[in-house]
Amino acid sequence: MEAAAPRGETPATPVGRPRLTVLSGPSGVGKSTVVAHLRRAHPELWLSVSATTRAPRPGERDGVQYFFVDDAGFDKLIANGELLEWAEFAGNRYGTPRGPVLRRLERGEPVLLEIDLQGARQVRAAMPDARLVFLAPPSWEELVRRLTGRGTEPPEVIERRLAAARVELAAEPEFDTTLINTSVEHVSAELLALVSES
Ligand SMILES: Nc1nc2c(ncn2[C@@H]2O[C@H](COP(=O)(O)OP(=O)(O)O)[C@@H](O)[C@H]2O)c(=O)[nH]1
Ligand SMILES: Nc1ncnc2c1ncn2[C@@H]1O[C@H](COP(=O)(O)OP(=O)(O)O)[C@@H](O)[C@H]1O
Repeated sequence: MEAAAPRGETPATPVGRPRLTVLSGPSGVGKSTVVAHLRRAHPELWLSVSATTRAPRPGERDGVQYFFVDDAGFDKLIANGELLEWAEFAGNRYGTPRGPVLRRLERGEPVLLEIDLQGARQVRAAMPDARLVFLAPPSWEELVRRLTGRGTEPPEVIERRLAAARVELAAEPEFDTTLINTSVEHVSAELLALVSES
């Protein structure tokens, strides 16, 4: 259900038009896992590939999980106005290339972004039609277990991400919808319904 438009205003999105869906949530909650599961079942669903200054993790490929750029390359993307939004997260910069997102929306195709809280806020400000979805962990303990269990970050990076996670969890009320990632299958199906729905 959509909230009714405030009195005197028309709804921002005409019925039937696909729009932008933003998936956010604390590091380690399972955003990448859920999106990967969804895209295995629905390869036609397009996910924006962000640019980042973070180093690739083992198995990550340039242009697939991210476009991996150095600091100068990221500065250039900002200077040229090529990013729809960008943010610094746990010591690295991440941004959404603007062109591919706008082209798909213009063609009437749904767009999914998996970005952090600061990015979600920028998208909300720039594109009020966007639907903001918060992926929440079943509990704080489970979030710590997942982030630690993934084994991709050293302890000091995990600490930084957990500090950021406390801030992100407090921002949940800003989002349109919350999905609790207890089961990857369930939450992927719920996300698919939101992305496909106008
Ligand atoms: N603002 C913004 N955040 C992003 C973007 N791409 C990824 N992120 C977020 O950056 C954070 C760190 O991502 P990453 O280093 O891949 O770690 P992980 O999410 O813990 O696997 C996550 O919250 C991502 O959602 C982007 O283009 N813009
Ligand atoms: N529903 C779930 N139940 C149990 N473990 C999960 C679930 N979703 C994700 N995980 C695990 O949690 C860890 C973090 O998931 P990941 O997708 O990398 O998180 P994020 O992209 O939000 O940082 C991974 O080891 C992943 O396998």
